[in-house]
Amino acid sequence: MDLPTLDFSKYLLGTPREKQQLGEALIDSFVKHGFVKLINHGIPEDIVNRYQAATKELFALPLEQKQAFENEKGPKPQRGWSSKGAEVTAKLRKSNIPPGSTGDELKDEREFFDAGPPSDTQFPNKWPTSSLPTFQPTMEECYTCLQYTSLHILNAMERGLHLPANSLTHRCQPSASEIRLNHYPSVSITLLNAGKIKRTHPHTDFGIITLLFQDHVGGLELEDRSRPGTFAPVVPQAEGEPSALVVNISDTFERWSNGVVRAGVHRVDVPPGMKGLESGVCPPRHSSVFFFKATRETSVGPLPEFVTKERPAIFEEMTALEFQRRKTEVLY
Ligand SMILES: O=C(O)CCC(=O)C(=O)O
Ligand SMILES: [Fe+2]
Repeated sequence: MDLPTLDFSKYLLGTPREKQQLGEALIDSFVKHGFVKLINHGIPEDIVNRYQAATKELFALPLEQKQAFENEKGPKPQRGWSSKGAEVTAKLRKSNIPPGSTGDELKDEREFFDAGPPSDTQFPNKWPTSSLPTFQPTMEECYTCLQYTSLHILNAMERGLHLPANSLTHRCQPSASEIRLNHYPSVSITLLNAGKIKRTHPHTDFGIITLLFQDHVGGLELEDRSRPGTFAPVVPQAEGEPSALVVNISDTFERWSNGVVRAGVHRVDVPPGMKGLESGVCPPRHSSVFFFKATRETSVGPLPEFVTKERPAIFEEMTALEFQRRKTEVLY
């Protein structure tokens, strides 16, 4: 399976015709795979490098320092650090759970960190202020940049779907997007092959689209829609190559489009070079993610443009915040 790589500068800097072509190619890849890779994505390399470097620095802090900004579990947007096993991603998909099991034994071998909008007073962020004073300003800068790029991508999707300009982006302000940083510690292949513990079990994300930078280790895999239940690697960039932004469709867009553009199912497994080995140790891996979300009070029910007599609404109406609450509740 070949995941398309598109040159996003054709949208950002292109003629009206190039913008239209890029928008259509984007939707084509999303409909076929739920995923796309973008080069020349418009996020300065310096920001990408600092986003990834800050991710590593954060998880290298001693345990007691991370506990000082730990997420409080509950049906609400996550804020701060979550330890290994704090949430059970596997529970997001019924097909992950063996018959007769609650799914509680299906752990993810990762720790992560979440932050929402810089000015969020409803769900305030938790920062490693004393242990890493430069972290908060770096993340806030990355947040602004990633939100801006996400709005451009959604504008390109509007074109690709022949929807009026800003008909989707106006549902994203004020912002409720979230930064998610992941650290996968080194882990034995035997443990991962045994089946219960994975780096991340198969799931879809909750927002509109997800933007992701992975390091050079690799291991992110997307479901191959031509062979459901099988997965293909999203190969990382080689060291020294300019960054590629991985973008996937998430649950909110699947709901808005009434199932026309489905969310990309993905997981994190052993790195591509280690597939098929029976023993050995996977090196640590980091990823720096952005969940681009709808504004909290907007609906995540199907948009009128996607509901017809032949295709009645297949999802119920609810606010984006209620949807997030329901999804987060499942994780604990
Ligand atoms: O680390 C990755 O490549 C994927 C992470 C992921 O799927 C997530 O954080 O939702
Ligand atoms: Fe994900």
